[in-house]
Amino acid sequence: MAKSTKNITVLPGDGIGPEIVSEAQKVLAAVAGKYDVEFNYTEGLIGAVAIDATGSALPEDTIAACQSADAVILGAVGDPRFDNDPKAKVRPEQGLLAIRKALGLFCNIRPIRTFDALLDQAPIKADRLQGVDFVIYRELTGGIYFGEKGTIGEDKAFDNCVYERSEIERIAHLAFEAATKRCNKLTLVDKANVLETSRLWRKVVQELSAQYPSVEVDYLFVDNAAMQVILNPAQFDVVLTENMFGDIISDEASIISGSLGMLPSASVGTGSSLFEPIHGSYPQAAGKNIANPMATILSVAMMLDHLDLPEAAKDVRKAVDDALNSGFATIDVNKDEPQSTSAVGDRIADLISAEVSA
Ligand SMILES: NC(=O)c1ccc[n+]([C@@H]2O[C@H](COP(=O)([O-])OP(=O)(O)OC[C@H]3O[C@@H](n4cnc5c(N)ncnc54)[C@H](O)[C@@H]3O)[C@@H](O)[C@H]2O)c1
Ligand SMILES: CC(C)[C@H](C(=O)O)[C@@H](O)C(=O)O
Ligand SMILES: [Mg+2]
Repeated sequence: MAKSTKNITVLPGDGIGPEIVSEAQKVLAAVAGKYDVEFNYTEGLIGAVAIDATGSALPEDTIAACQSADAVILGAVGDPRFDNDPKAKVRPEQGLLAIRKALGLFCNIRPIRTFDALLDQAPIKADRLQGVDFVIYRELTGGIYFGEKGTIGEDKAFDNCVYERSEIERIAHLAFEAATKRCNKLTLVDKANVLETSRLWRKVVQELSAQYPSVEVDYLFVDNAAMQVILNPAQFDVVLTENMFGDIISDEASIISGSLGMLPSASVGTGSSLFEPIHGSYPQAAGKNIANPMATILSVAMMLDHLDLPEAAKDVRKAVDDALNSGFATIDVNKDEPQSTSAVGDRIADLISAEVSA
């Protein structure tokens, strides 16, 4: 049977981005060796590398390559040259926000789970982590990230937070549907005691809940949610929240999994879907072959599900678990016998090809 071809646009980006993305591609090569699929890659520029090469954080040809792809894999963007220059006119992160907007990626899905091999070394007591498995539905193309912003003179600045009903409804439907396929619980995280936008979120979610009678809905203020994520993470099933709260709560939740280097994400919406780790460009590790590639590899597993290759996705997740269980991991999750980024990628690829036993 002829192999089906998936056209993947790859945006390695900055810092550790190229290193972790090439490990994800190594894993995809193992998948292609085992299943009736081949991956055809187009590489694009985004972030600081794009600014250096073209002056823009998201060149037009990158947008076009993403729009025509079956899926997009992104490493990370960001560079200390820009982080430490508050006056910079063009910033790498603008490229990321712009590609999310250009592809209509209004829903960012960030699964939070534990890994058996990492339970004992987490800063949270292992008994609190038993059975933790939830997913954050983060709104990705609205709110304070995309509202009007500016400066007034030298010493005043503003960022407006705006949400429309339609922006809330479309992600809320996806979150409710996810809850019906999971444990039928949805928690809206907001700041409705202070913010008008949060009160709109609460009103819309309350109204929509009538369409999903099996789903139990509860509401948490974000400050309390930040504590509950650490205190009692097993209470969550689907967490629905706006753009900035989702950004913050998900980095916090990485403590549950063991490292920021373990958390994948999928961004979906009206155009091509995009798969990226939730972490950034970790510039301190760039070029050192020490960053954890598992978040990107697990993002690729989400991509395989999206491409209707669920068995391959399962293989990738199992290979990650097997690598962890045999102590084969980078320094963030294995201080005693750390392996390099590329060695971890090799191991996971070999486990998929079944060239090594777990
Ligand atoms: N999606 C993205 O591209 C994205 C996300 C967050 C931050 N950023 C950008 O990245 C740059 C650095 O930001 P930051 O330091 O706040 O966040 P970061 O996520 O890059 O790193 C924070 C810390 O998390 C750990 N970490 C992150 N990724 C890891 C990995 N793969 N393996 C092991 N440990 C890992 C490290 O301890 C690191 O010091 C900034 O320019 C920022 O704007 C980009
Ligand atoms: C780099 C930044 C724009 C981005 C965000 O805040 O969305 C990042 O933190 C993320 O979580 O993907
Ligand atoms: Mg973030």
